[in-house]
Amino acid sequence: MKIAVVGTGYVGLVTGTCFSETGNQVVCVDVNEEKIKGLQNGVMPIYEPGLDVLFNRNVEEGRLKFTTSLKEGIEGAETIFLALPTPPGEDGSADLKYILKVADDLGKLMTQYAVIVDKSTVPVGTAELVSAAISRNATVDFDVVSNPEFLREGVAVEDFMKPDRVVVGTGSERAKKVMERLYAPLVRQGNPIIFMDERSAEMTKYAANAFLAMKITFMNEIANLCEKTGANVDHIRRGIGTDSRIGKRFLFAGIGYGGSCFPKDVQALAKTSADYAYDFRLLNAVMEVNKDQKRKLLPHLLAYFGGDLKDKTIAVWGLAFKPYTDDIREAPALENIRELLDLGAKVTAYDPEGMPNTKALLPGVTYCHTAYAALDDADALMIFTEWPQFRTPEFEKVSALLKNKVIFDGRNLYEPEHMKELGFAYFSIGRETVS
Ligand SMILES: NC(=O)c1ccc[n+]([C@@H]2O[C@H](COP(=O)([O-])OP(=O)(O)OC[C@H]3O[C@@H](n4cnc5c(N)ncnc54)[C@H](O)[C@@H]3O)[C@@H](O)[C@H]2O)c1
Ligand SMILES: O=c1ccn([C@@H]2O[C@H](COP(=O)(O)OP(=O)(O)O[C@H]3O[C@H](CO)[C@@H](O)[C@H](O)[C@H]3O)[C@@H](O)[C@H]2O)c(=O)[nH]1
Repeated sequence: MKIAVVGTGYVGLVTGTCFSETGNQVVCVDVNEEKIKGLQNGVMPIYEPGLDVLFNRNVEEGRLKFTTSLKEGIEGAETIFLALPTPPGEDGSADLKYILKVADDLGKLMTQYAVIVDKSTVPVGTAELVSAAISRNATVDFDVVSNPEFLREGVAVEDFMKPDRVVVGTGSERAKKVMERLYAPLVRQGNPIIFMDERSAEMTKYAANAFLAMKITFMNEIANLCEKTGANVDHIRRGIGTDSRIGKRFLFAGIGYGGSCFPKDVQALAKTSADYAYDFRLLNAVMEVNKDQKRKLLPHLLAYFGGDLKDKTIAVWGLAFKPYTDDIREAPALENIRELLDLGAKVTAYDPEGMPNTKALLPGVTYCHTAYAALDDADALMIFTEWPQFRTPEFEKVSALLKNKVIFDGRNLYEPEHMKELGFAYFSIGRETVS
């Protein structure tokens, strides 16, 4: 099948690459000329494990191409995917200007029937708006389908190639057949394609993200209560996660959820609720708790240094919002580093993939080539991302490099008991404090 993917970011590049891997002829379109030039020369704009292998193979075999021209990109395409940004507007609602601009352009440019597939996360009713925008100028038939994407960054290729489910919102039999054909290679193990109406598909995406954000937030609240009561959140997680009704995943307490999706999508769903005069109290609580959770370690750090961080150097391990990505959008590390700098501290930082993006935003930080280099002469270590390499460091080296044997761990990487044995002061989330 000939496919166009409009928007070549995290979702668009993964979508385009994976569909070329299943034999389709794909053209990815983006307005960012530098990005497209790079991709045409084999330069990946993002770090996403495994994507480069698929990318190289499909580019080499001529199934995956890149252009800045929408007209060229959609030529002969049976499906046109929209993988465009939907950032929060000033009032928290998803800003549809990128989607509607492309929809308007498509109406003018389309020369044959195509299924326009919305992969971006968009509020209920967007498929109708996209349809109306295309219709204004279209001279050919088309269908607009909602097909939300559920991939996680860091494991995006695996999530895309083996999705738990594919959700497709459409009332058109013709579009349904096209989508079935396209997704058939990805649902061979019985994972379903779930068809529904467009509005329900759009809402399904927000419901999934809001539910997961709520699940994490619930555990963060339990963790906060554990700290007060002397219980250990790790035990609670195992104790409840083994109940199949609850499930083991997304129960890890920590320094709050971040990333390009949960924060903006919870906010956008709350805005949709408000627009429909529905007070979704649970969502408001999730946002409130997460805001506080991101700053959870700072009071402990301040108290440790007697309320004064001037002339202190704080080493930071982890900048990306999660491991195996270079994405720093809404990463808890950034907010904490800004606060540390405001309080007069110096910051030395290390992240395996997140440093180039962070440098552009926070030039005042000293970026180091290794995790240990960040510790050299620092007064304390703070951890914000659970990169596996941070899990079993050489603690002798850590204590030799740090001025004080103290770790503030936002990802619960170490056992408090072990840290006690090693003589570290250790602050984590929802477990015993070792001081
Ligand atoms: N990142 C994720 O993990 C993820 C997962 C599921 C869903 N989503 C949703 O998918 C959508 C895209 O997210 P993303 O993270 O890939 O965004 P992104 O910012 O990484 O990429 C968007 C791309 O669209 C391009 N673009 C903007 N206007 C354009 C235009 N007129 N024509 C062509 N290209 C244009 C931008 O230059 C950019 O490269 C969002 O709605 C997001 O909520 C994201
Ligand atoms: O038990 C957990 C699991 C995750 N997180 C945090 O939650 C955030 C999001 O993590 P994750 O969901 O793994 O990454 P994303 O790439 O943001 O993926 C989410 O957002 C995407 C964009 O909408 C969806 O497609 C995915 O299904 C959804 O998981 C990160 O800050 C994690 O550190 C926790 O604190 N505890």
